[in-house]
Amino acid sequence: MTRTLRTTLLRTAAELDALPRPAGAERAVVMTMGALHDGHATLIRAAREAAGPDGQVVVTVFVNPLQFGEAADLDRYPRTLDADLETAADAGADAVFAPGVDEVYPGGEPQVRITAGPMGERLEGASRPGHFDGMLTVVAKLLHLTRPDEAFYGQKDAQQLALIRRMVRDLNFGVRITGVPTVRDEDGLALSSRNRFLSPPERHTALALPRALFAAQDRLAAQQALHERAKATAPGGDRAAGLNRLGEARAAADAQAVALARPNGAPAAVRAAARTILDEAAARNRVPLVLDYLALVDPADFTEIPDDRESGEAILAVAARVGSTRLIDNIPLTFGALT
Ligand SMILES: Nc1ncnc2c1ncn2[C@@H]1O[C@H](COP(=O)(O)OP(=O)(O)OP(=O)(O)O)[C@@H](O)[C@H]1O
Ligand SMILES: CC(C)(CO)[C@@H](O)C(=O)[O-]
Ligand code: BAL
Repeated sequence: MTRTLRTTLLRTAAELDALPRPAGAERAVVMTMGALHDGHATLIRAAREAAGPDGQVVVTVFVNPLQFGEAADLDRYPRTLDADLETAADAGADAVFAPGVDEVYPGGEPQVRITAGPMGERLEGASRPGHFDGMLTVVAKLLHLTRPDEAFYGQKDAQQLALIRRMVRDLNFGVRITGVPTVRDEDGLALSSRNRFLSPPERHTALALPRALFAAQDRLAAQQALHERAKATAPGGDRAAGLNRLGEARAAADAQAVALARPNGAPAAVRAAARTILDEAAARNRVPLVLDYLALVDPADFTEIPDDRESGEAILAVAARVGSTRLIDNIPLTFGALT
């Protein structure tokens, strides 16, 4: 059966300008580099939901040379426009803007660019110098070209999302930025266009990334539960749980174990839980994992969380090479959630 494509393909800024804006409703934009997967489709569905039936969803597909460091990474980046149009249509996009490089940069590389600032030099910025300046420059251009009311980005690229929020705030872009939680495969691996480069043994190694993040999340939850129990059984503490003597003895032993396990507090324990799994994948796997960074950071500016931090939001972020493929992943964590 032939399927009718409900999505309009726009190749030039002029075609995009000619796209009528929805009357009395909003335009939502999802920016991508193509090779669309279910992570992108989830962003598009979120945009569709937010814009409503009378609103408009525009997906951009553009592999931005400005944000690539290694030429080889740019050259081998997958380009699958026909399939992308179908995925975008199925997820509810009204239009796909897929310009060529000359359309976005008609005068060659732009001389005036956005500078990401200190947050752009940490983690991904340190590993991929210039990446975030290039990313923000094209995001700024695409925001000006598409002029959305709201734009959607994935939390998988957490530092990118934080920088886009920061740029929009610092430079008064007048657009709402919405983050969408990371979509994972059944085995836990975060969906990414670059996953297609992984051989089966490489994929096995890559699974250490989500396993490390979830182990850290479990460690934090266990510590917080023990901390609560220790508080409830402390002399003069909250005894509402009505623990019997055996329970109290166990809680006291647990509390002691926690104190021993976290000489520097919960942040150190969280890092250590993730680190153990990553180190194992580096030492034991047929295809070794080569760790780039593991960092527990403040979501506002991506600075390292100090070891004595007891409460607040954090992001545990990881980047590693598996074979010739570089992967990133992260998980949001809340410290002191139960206290
Ligand atoms: N698994 C995912 N879950 C949620 N959002 C995602 C996921 N993967 C990508 N995105 C988001 O989709 C948008 C476009 O990302 P992009 O086209 O770079 O895809 P990608 O799969 O991250 O590719 P790659 O990792 O190879 O760069 C970004 O906002 C990104 O954060
Ligand atoms: C935001 C973006 C489309 C800019 O090229 C890209 O960095 C991406 O796909 O995440
Ligand atoms: N997904 C973020 C874009 C990049 O890796 O260049």
